[in-house]
Amino acid sequence: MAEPLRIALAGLGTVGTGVIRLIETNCDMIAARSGRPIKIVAVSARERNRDRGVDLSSYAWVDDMQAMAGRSDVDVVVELVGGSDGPALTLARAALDAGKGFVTANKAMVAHHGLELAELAAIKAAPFAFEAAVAGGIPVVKGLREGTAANALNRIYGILNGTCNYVLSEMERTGADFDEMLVAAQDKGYAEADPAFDIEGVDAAHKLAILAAIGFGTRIDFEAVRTEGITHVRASDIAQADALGYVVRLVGMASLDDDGEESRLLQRVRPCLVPFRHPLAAVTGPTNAVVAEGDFSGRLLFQGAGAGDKPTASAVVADLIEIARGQCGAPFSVPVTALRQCAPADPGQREGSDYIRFTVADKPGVLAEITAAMRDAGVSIESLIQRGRDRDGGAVQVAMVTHEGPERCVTKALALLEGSENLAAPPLVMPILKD
Ligand SMILES: NC(=O)c1ccc[n+]([C@@H]2O[C@H](COP(=O)([O-])OP(=O)(O)OC[C@H]3O[C@@H](n4cnc5c(N)ncnc54)[C@H](O)[C@@H]3O)[C@@H](O)[C@H]2O)c1
Ligand SMILES: N[C@@H](CCO)C(=O)O
Ligand code: NA
Repeated sequence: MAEPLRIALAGLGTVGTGVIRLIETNCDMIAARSGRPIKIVAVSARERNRDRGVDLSSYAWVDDMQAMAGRSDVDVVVELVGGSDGPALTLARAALDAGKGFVTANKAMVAHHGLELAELAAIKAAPFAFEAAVAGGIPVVKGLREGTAANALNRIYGILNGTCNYVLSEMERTGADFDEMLVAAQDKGYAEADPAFDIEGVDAAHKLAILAAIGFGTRIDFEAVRTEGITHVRASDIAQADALGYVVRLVGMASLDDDGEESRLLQRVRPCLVPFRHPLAAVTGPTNAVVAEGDFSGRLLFQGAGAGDKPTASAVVADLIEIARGQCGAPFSVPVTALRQCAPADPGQREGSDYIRFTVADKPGVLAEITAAMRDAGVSIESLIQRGRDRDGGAVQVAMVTHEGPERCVTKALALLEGSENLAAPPLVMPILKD
């Protein structure tokens, strides 16, 4: 059998220990499929003597993980530390600069610096792969890059954060509050080191920016992702959505709008109402799902575990197998220098229906004020429900669903209501996902 692919592993937390367990458990099968063994030679993390439930005695311990990039006995550096900048980025640059392969699960770093790293990898002819960075164990990077390579895609969207999906679907199942369910998601190891990245939608935005680049052949533009998290979603919104035939999911969506002259890219992450009949409505717990619509393939659904040690390790080792086979090509669907720069699209042009929840003072004239703002902004109301007094000190909750129309009209209506003394809290708008 050929010489082993020798790897150095930086970071021995949830994913790092998962990778060790997977390589040890399936070593013979991996060697047979790769045509050569995959051998861990060196490991590094913050604390050497911590009990991680894996035996590290056959690997060299490296105190300063940056030293991995310079080791002559290492072919590929695997970074499972995290953080968009800092030591992870220093290691990525050093490893690629030294001509070594580089594999990472770090979507924050790829979203911010993926283009720079891909350019460096191309110059050095070094493999660079990040399947685990998007939707954990789901092979969606490979699926879009290779499986849909012959298609023009018009939309890519999905559930990209396991923590948020767990929190929302558990709120739906139990009727419990947001805070309680977030603690449960953290306990299960789904959340990022800083859970604000999950619940504010930033983690999903990182993944969406990467997916859009792969699917559309555009340059990664994380800064242009319009991002809204789930912290304002109440148990009462979920109950209201249920009564109307929807579930609430945090959806990341990217689409290419073409006005005939130029293409513009719309990238958004926000809580949406998903019709019961839509496949994303059945996605519960930490599961992720990505829908890609190709002009020849039609609608494709990729679904599976988006977080957790085993599924994420599965994606990391799949990248290593690709490298061991000598098949790791460019990380995007086109060479990095051929990715197109696309200006952001105007979200106001979106045509659709929205769920809008107001928290208002319980007194005469309030509904008249809201509906007048809708009329003046050109928003047509399909249904409106007022429920009894809410938790907000005597305020009531008014939820409405609008008829399809341009989003800029809803934005204008809310601007007309801004500062109204009748509003006890900022309104929450959630778009209704179209089939
Ligand atoms: N946990 C998941 O389900 C999951 C899924 C997909 C992607 N990821 C990504 O994988 C990466 C790792 O995530 P995790 O959940 O395993 O994290 P973790 O916090 O469990 O582990 C991080 C590891 O890195 C080490 N580390 C951190 N800072 C370091 C430093 N400055 N120097 C040396 N070592 C350092 C820690 O000691 C620890 O061993 C992150 O980029 C994360 O976004 C995680
Ligand atoms: N914190 C992430 C881990 C996987 O990227 C999630 O909840 O989906
Ligand atoms: Na993946």
